[in-house]
Amino acid sequence: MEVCEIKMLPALESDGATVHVKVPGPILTYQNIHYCIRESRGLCCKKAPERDILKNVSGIMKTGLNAIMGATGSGKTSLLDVMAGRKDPRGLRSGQVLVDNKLVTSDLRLMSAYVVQDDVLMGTLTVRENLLFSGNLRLPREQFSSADKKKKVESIIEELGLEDCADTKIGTEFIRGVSGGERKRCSIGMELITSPTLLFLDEPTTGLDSNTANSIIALLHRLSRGGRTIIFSIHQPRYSIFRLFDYLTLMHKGETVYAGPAGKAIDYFQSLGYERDAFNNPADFFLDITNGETATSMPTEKSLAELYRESQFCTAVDEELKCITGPSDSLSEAKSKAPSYVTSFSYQLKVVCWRTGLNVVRNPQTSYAQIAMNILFALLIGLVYYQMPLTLPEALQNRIGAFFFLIINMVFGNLSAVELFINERAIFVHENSGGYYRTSVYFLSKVFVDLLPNRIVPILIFSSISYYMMGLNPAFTSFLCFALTVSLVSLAGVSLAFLVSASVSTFAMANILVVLPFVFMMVFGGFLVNLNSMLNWLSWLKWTSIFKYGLDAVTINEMKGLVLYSGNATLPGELYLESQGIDYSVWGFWQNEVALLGIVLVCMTFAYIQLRRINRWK
Ligand SMILES: Nc1ncnc2c1ncn2[C@@H]1O[C@H](COP(=O)(O)OP(=O)(O)OP(=O)(O)O)[C@@H](O)[C@H]1O
Repeated sequence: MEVCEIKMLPALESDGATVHVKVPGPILTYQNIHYCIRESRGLCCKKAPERDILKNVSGIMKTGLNAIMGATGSGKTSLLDVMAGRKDPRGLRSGQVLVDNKLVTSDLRLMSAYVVQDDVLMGTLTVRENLLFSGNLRLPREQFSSADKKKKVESIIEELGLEDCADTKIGTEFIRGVSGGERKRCSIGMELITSPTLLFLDEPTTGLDSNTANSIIALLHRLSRGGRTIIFSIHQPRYSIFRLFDYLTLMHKGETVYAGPAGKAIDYFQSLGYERDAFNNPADFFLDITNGETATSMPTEKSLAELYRESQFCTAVDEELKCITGPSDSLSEAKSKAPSYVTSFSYQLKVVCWRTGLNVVRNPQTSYAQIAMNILFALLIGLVYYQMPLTLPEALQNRIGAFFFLIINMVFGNLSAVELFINERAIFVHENSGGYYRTSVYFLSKVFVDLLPNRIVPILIFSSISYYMMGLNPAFTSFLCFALTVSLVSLAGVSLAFLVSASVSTFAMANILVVLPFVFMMVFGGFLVNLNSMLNWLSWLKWTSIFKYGLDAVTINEMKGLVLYSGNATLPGELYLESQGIDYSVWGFWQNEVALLGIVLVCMTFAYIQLRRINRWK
């Protein structure tokens, strides 16, 4: 193919208007993009046919504001995602995306940024802390000292007009935070930290009132004048927003029906015979045309997409695209998307642990509620089983009942842990695929800063209150063994819940998936049914039961060496253990702890694998 140079001109120069930029931003071109999806129709149905989402679309995005508009379902977001390399490459049947005439590689990706539609910010952190988090992880430490990063954050706060809310928390469902517009500006700031020259935004004004939407687009307009190519999808902008657009791509059913200077779009459609009411908003006018709600005075058999292909605008795009050569193996290149990191593993771990810690401390419903619930439950169990006697039959019945009761609480008390990851799923996917940190860093910070302290500290408080209230074996080592066992039981429950939360994306599904194994384990725990009397082919299930290991360990810890009284007769606790087939040797006790630790490690390993397997494509 003949090679000729692409004109590095700002978008409107050919239009007579001038975009005053000293250094133009990158030029993004996409050629013959054909994208399909295959919708799943359930397990029993045959393979669903493919549906075309983008039908051989081509275009050029230049310095300035490049808006993609169209009715809902027209393919705006899909086009944006294909350009940004965020759409699953398996659906790409043909076409390539080039930036400044080069294939999009990980280096090129570093100069671009993507602002997702639903703001993915840590709600418990302030605007400044969120921006600093992004800066710490995405600016190379060799080039930026801590002071430089702080300076950069301050300049972004100033550039985006966030000074007044810089120290306000973003907000969660429990904390009232910044406004929608400030949230959106903070999301944009998170991406601007790397000074990207190519910025993608998915519907940046959705959910905002018209004045806030106006200020966001005015901000993007200002940023584009600093030499940036800004590409975004947008729904029905008002006129004052529309007139800031430099370049417009109008989509309809996966095809382009107009691509050219935004200022010329009205004239183009009027030249096709569509009459515009003087007070009609241009965006509404275009949508009325594509939806067939405005009739043309020049009826034709041709579709809007065909008319566009015959227009001078399409010819101009084709002419420019002819000058572009790109390697033919763009598809395979696109598939090998490997995020690159600018900071080391240990530094990422430090920064992510800092954020996780702040989030835990500022999230009272997780940390304080856990402690309060455990104190309350310890008092309850302590009062119900207060200073258990050594006389039979209460001595035995109460002890075994108390142990079963507390093990149930330790396991089911962790049902809330399914929220652990589901709540942060969108943030993790965005940050991990955006090159903030490695999956292992997120996983380790979650385990060591959130999961372990949040479960261990309340359990230690629980054990100290309930153990002595119940009047169990007063030896301190026995107390330690008891605390260790209930901690491990709790951790095993929480790891299973974490595994489930890393595997599914909805609470409803997670709740079902976590309750089922818990109930099964409870049945095979040894309290509700005598495990020795069970059918052989079923009895192996007891080896998977957190309840069995927990119950056996606390029972051995208490009954070994205990003397019970029945009238004048005495009964050693070991006799009860033998009758239940519980091995009360030293190893017999510790094998339960080892098994619980094994369950924790296996669940954690699978949870990590699931985190790595999460689909990052849109
Ligand atoms: N991953 C996917 N799985 C299933 N369908 C998809 C997928 N991606 C896109 N689609 C379908 O492709 C069509 C275009 O979707 P897209 O999100 O690009 O439209 P849109 O113009 O951005 O719409 P909206 O304004 O409503 O967001 C829709 O019918 C959508 O359901």
